[in-house]
Amino acid sequence: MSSGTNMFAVNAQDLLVLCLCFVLHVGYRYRRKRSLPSPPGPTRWPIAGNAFMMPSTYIHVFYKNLGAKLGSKMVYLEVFGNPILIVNDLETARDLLEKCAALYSSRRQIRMLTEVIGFKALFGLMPYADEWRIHRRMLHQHFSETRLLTYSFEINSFIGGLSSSLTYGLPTQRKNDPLVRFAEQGWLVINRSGAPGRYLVNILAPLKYAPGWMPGAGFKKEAKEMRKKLDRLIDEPYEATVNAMVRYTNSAPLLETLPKVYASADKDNTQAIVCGRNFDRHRYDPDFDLQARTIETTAAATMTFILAMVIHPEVQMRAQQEVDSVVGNQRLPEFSDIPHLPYLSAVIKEVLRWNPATPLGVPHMTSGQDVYKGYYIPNNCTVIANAYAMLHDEDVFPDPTEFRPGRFIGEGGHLRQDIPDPEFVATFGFGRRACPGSHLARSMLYITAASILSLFDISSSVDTDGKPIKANPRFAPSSLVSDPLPFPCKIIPRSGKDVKYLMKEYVGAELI
Ligand code: HEM
Repeated sequence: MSSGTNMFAVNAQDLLVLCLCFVLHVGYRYRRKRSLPSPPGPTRWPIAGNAFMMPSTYIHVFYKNLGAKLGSKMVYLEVFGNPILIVNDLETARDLLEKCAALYSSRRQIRMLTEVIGFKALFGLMPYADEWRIHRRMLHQHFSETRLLTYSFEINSFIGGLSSSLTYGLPTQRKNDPLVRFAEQGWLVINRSGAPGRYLVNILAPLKYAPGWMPGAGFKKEAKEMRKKLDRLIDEPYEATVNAMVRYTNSAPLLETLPKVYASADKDNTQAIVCGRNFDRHRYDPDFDLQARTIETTAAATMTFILAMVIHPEVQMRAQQEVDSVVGNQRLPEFSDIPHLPYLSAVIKEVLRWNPATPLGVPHMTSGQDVYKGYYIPNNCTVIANAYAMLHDEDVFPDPTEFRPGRFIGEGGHLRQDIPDPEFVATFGFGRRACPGSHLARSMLYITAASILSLFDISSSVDTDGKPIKANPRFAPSSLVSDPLPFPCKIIPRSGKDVKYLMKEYVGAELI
């Protein structure tokens, strides 16, 4: 009896200490929070915070203007209790996302996608933990600068497909390829499930428990449809790839290296070690993630290049002259030509700056609280590096909405070293989550642009009276990727070039 009382006394003491700790902890957090201000931000409503002021289109422009209005490069917002920090300048982005990477490298989960649809397989959205680290190491090996040369065949076939499609408006074989279709459609589902303001469940967690029949829970039915679509889209190319691996045992695509990696990451997945193929495809599909990214982002940058050439024939002519002087008429551009093409380099930098393919990057999330320049930054805070604002900073890039490659050229025609270079800054993100495909993307962009300039003339379409139709630069209003909206243009093989021969000989594409 007495020992029972003692035990109770001990437990009560423990409980008291625990309560005290909790109160102190909460008190400390609140004290710290109260004593340190949040970064500047607009006035917040109770509960909803800043939810009602968020636009659904051109949100990167809104964030940039909001920062200018508040006179701050950092903007702090809250949406239904979720903290969001917008970073509009390079210095802050580097201080937080690079120098304090251990704290700023996680990702917020899209609840509609991961918890309602049940799709947790996207590498780019994985939390900052061991599983992400293992994949990241593997991606680095696969897409390192030194391995780029081994991709020249794939890049050539990409140029072949693009060029014949551009010239003849024909759907190329790749366009009907189930793998490409899969990546495009899957990306649409993800874009939709994460679109700001589209699904309330992304903001209000308890909604995920709402029964499907409840008014307002229509998103559950949608989620079922989306899941079915994703399952089908994953199964088809997965099976095709596994079959191909079985047939061509010499090939070593990225998929093949995964089972072993999983085995070391996940003890339950031991089946993967044994048969080497039968791994759980719904955990992570690298092919999907990478294809979707490659297609969407690189295509946006390539189309921005073509748009710029339509609007600025003088830039096109100068770049063509440079490419011709280095490459000549008898072959197509190669990787080794790139260092000898400084004007083309300025054009590519301006393409990436003028319309950053992912204007808001992919948001990071803090995995602990922090204090920066006297401001309190909470745990689980979404941190958005606004690449658009950084690359449209009037102090660094005057008249930022103008397409002017000359801004990157200094005295003696050399590339300037004194301004941020969009090939290496902001465009591909920051810190440990920065884009692992940036070397590949830049190389593809260079070779594609040089090849198009070498083979084709790009100009405005003409109306029935033969007058040029002006192409207006307009970009997708509400998507993660800033695609140029359709614009009229004419692309014809250049006179004085044996385009058929060059395409066949160097790209392996048969032009009819
Ligand atoms: C012009 C083309 C591209 C642009 C502008 C671009 C941009 C970006 C950006 C801004 C991020 C987020 C970085 C951050 O969180 O700080 C990212 C992540 C990522 N990109 Fe790219 N990207 C491009 C092409 C590619 C290509 C070709 C691949 C595949 C080979 C790729 C694979 C990825 C992956 C896997 C991630 C997620 C990384 C992680 O979360 O750890 N990207 N990209």
